[in-house]
Order: sequence, then C-alpha cells, then structure tokens
Amino acid sequence: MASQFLPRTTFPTLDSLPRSYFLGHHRAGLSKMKALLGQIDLVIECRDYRVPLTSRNPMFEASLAGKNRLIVYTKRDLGSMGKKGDLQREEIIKQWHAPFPVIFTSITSRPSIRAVLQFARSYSLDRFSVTGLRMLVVGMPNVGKSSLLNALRSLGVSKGKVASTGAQPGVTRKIATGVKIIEGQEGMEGVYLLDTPGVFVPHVPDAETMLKLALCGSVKDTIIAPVTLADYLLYRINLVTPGLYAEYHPPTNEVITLLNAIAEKTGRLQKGGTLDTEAAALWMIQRWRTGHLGRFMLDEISEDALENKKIEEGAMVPSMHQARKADKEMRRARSKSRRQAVGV
Ligand SMILES: Nc1nc2c(ncn2[C@@H]2O[C@H](COP(=O)(O)OP(=O)(O)OP(=O)(O)O)[C@@H](O)[C@H]2O)c(=O)[nH]1
Repeated sequence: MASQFLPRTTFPTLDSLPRSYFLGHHRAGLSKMKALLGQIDLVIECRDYRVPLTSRNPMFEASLAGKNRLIVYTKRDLGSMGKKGDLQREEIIKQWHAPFPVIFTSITSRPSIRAVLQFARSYSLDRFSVTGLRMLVVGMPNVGKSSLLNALRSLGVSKGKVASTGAQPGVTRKIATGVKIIEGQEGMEGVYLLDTPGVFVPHVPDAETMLKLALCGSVKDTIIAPVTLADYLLYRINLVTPGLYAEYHPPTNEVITLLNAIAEKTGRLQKGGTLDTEAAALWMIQRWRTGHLGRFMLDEISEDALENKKIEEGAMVPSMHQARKADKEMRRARSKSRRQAVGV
C-alpha cells in the first residue's frame, strides 16, 4: 500500500534572504504623495487579497494619516473560491478596517468595479464641490493599482486603458495626472483618480514575509532565486491541496523533483537538453500568480491578526532606521560605481 503523503508543516528559516526592496522611486513617490495630499479628497489604498496583513505598508499609515480612505482588496479572484469560509474571512477583514470602508475587487468582475465607482460617486455627491473630487490610489508594488484605474475608467466613462500595467513590479514610476473615472453632474466637475508608484515596506520582519510578497509579485523575480520561491509555493500548495500539480507529479515535498517533472512535461530544456529547473520554477510561480495552480490566501486571518501585526511593526521601528541607512549606503555605492564607470 502506498504510504500517505505528509506535507511539511514548517518552512526553513532563510536568514540570507533579502529583507528589503525599498527603492529610490518608492521613496520619491512617497514624498510626492505626501506633498500632494492637501489636494486629495480620498485615498484608495490597494492591498493584495492573498496577503491582507503582509501587504499592509506602515509607511502609508504614517504618511497618509488623517485622510479619508477606502481600502480596496485587489485580485480577489486569485484568493477566493467564493465559499462560506472566504466570505467569513472577508467579514473579519472589514471589521479590522472599521470605520474605513472595504471593497473586494477583481478586474474581471464588473460588479466589484462598479461597487468602487458607486462609492466614489456617492462620496463626491456628499461633498458637493464644483471643482470635482480627486482621489489618490496607493499600495505596494504590483498590487493592481493601474489595472484598477483602467477598469474604473473603462466602466465609469467608457474610455480605453491609460495606465501601463505589467506582471513585474515597478511599471508605474511617477505620479500621473488625474484621470477622469466619473463624469461630472449637477454642476460639478467629475471624479479624478491619480495613479502612484507602488511603495514597498522599508524592511520586512522575516524571510517568510519576503517570500509571500515575492510570490504575489511585489518584488522583482530577480531578487529571490526562483527555485527558492517555487519551494515556498510548493510548501504552501501542499498545505492546501497537494493534488493541484497532479498532472506533473504525485504529491512531493521535493521541489527539484517536481520542477524536473514540470520541465520535462512542458519542454523547458537548457542547451544540450538538460532540464531547466529555473525556467520550470518561474513557470510554476507564474501559474500560481494567474490562478492556475490554486487560489488561496497566504496570510492567516483572525479577528486579532491585524492588531498583532501592528504590535509587531511597532517593535520593528529600529529596523526601519536601519533600512533607510542601508538604502542610503546602496545609493552611495551605486553612484560611486557609476562615477567609476565614466572615469570621473
Ligand atoms: N487575476 C488578476 N490579476 C490582476 C488583477 N489586478 C491586476 N492584476 C494583474 O496584476 C499585475 C500588476 O498589475 P498593475 O496594475 O500593473 O499593478 P500596479 O500596482 O500598478 O504595479 P506598480 O507599477 O508596481 O505600481 C498585472 O499583471 C495585472 O494584470 C485582478 O484583479 N485579478
């Protein structure tokens, strides 16, 4: 009789994994957002549905404090099966953010995009202003801000895509001018939305947080080795449904075994015909990111999870100073090597 498969219950602590991805355009974007805040009526903070806790950026809390906010959980289609348990989790998430309203969206779900438009419309009517309403969309890199803007514009004013989107983070580098998403009415200008560059947290508390953010696409795929990321994904899939990759291999905890099987079946070969495990790892990650290898959350949701996360962030303050210092050093080293390259 075949022995029963037992998934790993823990993932190794990877101390050597990078813990920061706070780039120059993140810092610049954040300070421009702060400078713009006086002209903004409402902030739409986007968070990835699959990581409601991990995609919280304390920098936004500090920088955008005092502004009215709508929290939009993007990519719901990648984390929810619409089952009772998913809906119960959504209720808990809504309670976390009270009194701020929360909307769960997917760009493919028109009702969810319409819900954001309806909120914006009634918000603007409540605050009658002849100059219209200006909203700023913020969030971690690759969370889906530009896609949301395009979807709102398409449904709101029937106009085509204006903001570039992409599978890798950092497509939006600058704060754009406002894009109309709702036509004006009753003597008022319309509602405008300003897209902003994604801003990463200055320093993440542990390697697993970094792995979750990388898996969701907030970190460029060159930062963490694809095989490591695929191994973390395998660990998470095995905890949910090991059968998800049945067409490539029976349940296994050995990532290389699975990647070799994937490389073989999908024809990912290096020169000379050897199996390309790295290409197979990237393929596997991409399959999950597009909802073809399971749709599940990576964070544990409970009533007090957000409060616990805030306490954890409070204890991290010295690390943020360290991250800023590390960032400065990185920039100094980069400009020195640039100077050396041009012989100055
Ligand atoms: N399945 C799914 N994919 C989405 C959704 N929203 C966005 N995406 C995808 O997520 C990726 C990132 O989307 P963007 O809109 O470029 O993200 P962004 O937050 O503007 O990214 P930055 O430029 O890093 O700030 C793209 O490949 C989108 O197609 C969604 O609701 N569902």
